[in-house]
Amino acid sequence: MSLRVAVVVGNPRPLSRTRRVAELLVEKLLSPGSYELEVIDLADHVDEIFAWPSDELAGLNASVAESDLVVFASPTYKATYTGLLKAFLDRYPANGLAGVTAIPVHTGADFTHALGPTFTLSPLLAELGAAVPGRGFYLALSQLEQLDEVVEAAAAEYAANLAGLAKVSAAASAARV
Ligand SMILES: Cc1cc2nc3c(=O)[nH]c(=O)nc-3n(C[C@H](O)[C@H](O)[C@H](O)COP(=O)(O)O)c2cc1C
Repeated sequence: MSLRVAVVVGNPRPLSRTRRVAELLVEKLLSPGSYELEVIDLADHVDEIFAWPSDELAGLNASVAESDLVVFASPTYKATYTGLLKAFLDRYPANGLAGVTAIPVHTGADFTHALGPTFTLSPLLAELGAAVPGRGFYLALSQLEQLDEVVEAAAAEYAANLAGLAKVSAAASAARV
């Protein structure tokens, strides 16, 4: 069965470098053909982001919640993720991302806010019930020239973390038979 994967990009500018980084992380982490990818560029949905109710946003929220793996990516704005991404995540009820494995990704001008995805976005994803397999991934714009190597290293780290979790998961499932 194919893995259901989503990339959610919280950049008010469409087709951003942040989006490319998130898509590349998925490409590096998973083997081709093993997954179906949906990319949600929230820049395409700003008109509806504060509309309530909104069938458009409800559909996006549901689709993300039904995914197996989601990369949530944002440029760093004022030391944290964007208000656009927060507005999207605020639309979930408690535990709205239960069952989702979530990877937080920030890009930023330099390394000043490198802990941002780990210290700001990761706790929000955990609060929504998602499982976050390790530290958040941060890419400073100065690393764009080494994008391939940097993202490859991050993907290798997530793959190792996920393999460790899979062992624990198998044992925990066996205990419940
Ligand atoms: C409103 C605003 C606030 C920003 N605040 C920060 C910041 O606090 N720290 C930082 O490293 N970069 C900051 N930046 C720079 C962006 O994070 C950086 O340019 C981003 O990685 C660009 O991503 P993009 O090319 O996908 O738009 C800010 C940019 C904007 C427009």
